[in-house]
Amino acid sequence: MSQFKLYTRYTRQEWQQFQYDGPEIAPVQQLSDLVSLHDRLSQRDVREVYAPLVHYVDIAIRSAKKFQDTKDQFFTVYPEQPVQTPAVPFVIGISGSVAVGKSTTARVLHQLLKETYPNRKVEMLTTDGFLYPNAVLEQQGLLKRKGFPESYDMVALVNFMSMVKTSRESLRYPLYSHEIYDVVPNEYGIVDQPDILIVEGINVFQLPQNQQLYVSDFFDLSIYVDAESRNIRKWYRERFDLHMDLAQNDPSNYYYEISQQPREEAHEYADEIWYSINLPNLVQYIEPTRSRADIILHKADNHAIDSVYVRKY
Ligand SMILES: Nc1ncnc2c1ncn2[C@@H]1O[C@H](COP(=O)(O)OP(=O)(O)O)[C@@H](O)[C@H]1O
Ligand SMILES: CC(C)(COP(=O)(O)O)[C@@H](O)C(=O)NCCC(=O)O
Repeated sequence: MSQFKLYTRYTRQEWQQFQYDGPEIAPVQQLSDLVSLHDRLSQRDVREVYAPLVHYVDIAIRSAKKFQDTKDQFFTVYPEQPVQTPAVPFVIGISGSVAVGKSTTARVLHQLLKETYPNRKVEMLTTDGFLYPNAVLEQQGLLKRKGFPESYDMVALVNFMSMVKTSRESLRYPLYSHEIYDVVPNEYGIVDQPDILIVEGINVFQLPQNQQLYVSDFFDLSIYVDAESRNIRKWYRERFDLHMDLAQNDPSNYYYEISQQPREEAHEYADEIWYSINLPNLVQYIEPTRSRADIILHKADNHAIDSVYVRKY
């Protein structure tokens, strides 16, 4: 594919040997706790793929800091009044299809960065909370377009990202719950001046029309999680199963009703949503943003990352 000409592709074997002569990566012993949180994530993935990725993030952070210091020196006219731009969060954007594993990737990276650099404050959020609430989507005939660009309040998201970079205060952002399949009323997450912020969402590399700023303008590093759509469909269905297991005895859960049906029917329903909503969204709006990423993590059918693309230019 021609867009891949912009990237150097590393096989997993090549990628795993990259080590940076800097702070130590968290010892494997500690990582095993992390892996048990995400039972099917292989310890090998953490060691072979995420450890070099954490080092790469560290290089990017140090380079950004050096560039800022050099710019400050450049703009200093009176040495007794040195320009000192305040430190701002280093923002990592993660995108990819619904159910490709963005939030799992974000959680693992979050945990590893926290453990490896205990002096850095690392936070993460998902942009799902910036979806319009179901009531609004319904009113506008957009319920079947959930996840498409028009279903997000992109202005609010861009304003929020701008505040992340410019404000010196803690900021709140809206939360989404898969259990109620809606934005959670009156509940918020907090971003409290982190050193590193991971922002994960299907829409974060998109360029909405009629806006002067894009979400990705605020990213210092961007990662796209990629996989063949037939695999993602399978993972979507598996996650659907998990949602149904959780909902089985909970009538307040969005998936309760479908969880009472035979699994075959539920799978048909999941497939219908996949083919009518999430796959078209992937093909039309998400995948075309892939080449904006600095790094593409490609996953094979068992979730293992088999190659890593790093943007050259
Ligand atoms: N590395 C992984 N190993 C095993 N399962 C994974 C991995 N990454 C994601 N999954 C599973 O795949 C499904 C989709 O992942 P999730 O992180 O929820 O995707 P997204 O945030 O992109 O929608 C979930 O059921 C999750 O448990
Ligand atoms: C809320 C979402 C757009 C978020 O994407 P995700 O975090 O799952 O990648 C998605 O989970 C979703 O609900 N899509 C609409 C179609 C569906 O019910 O799957």
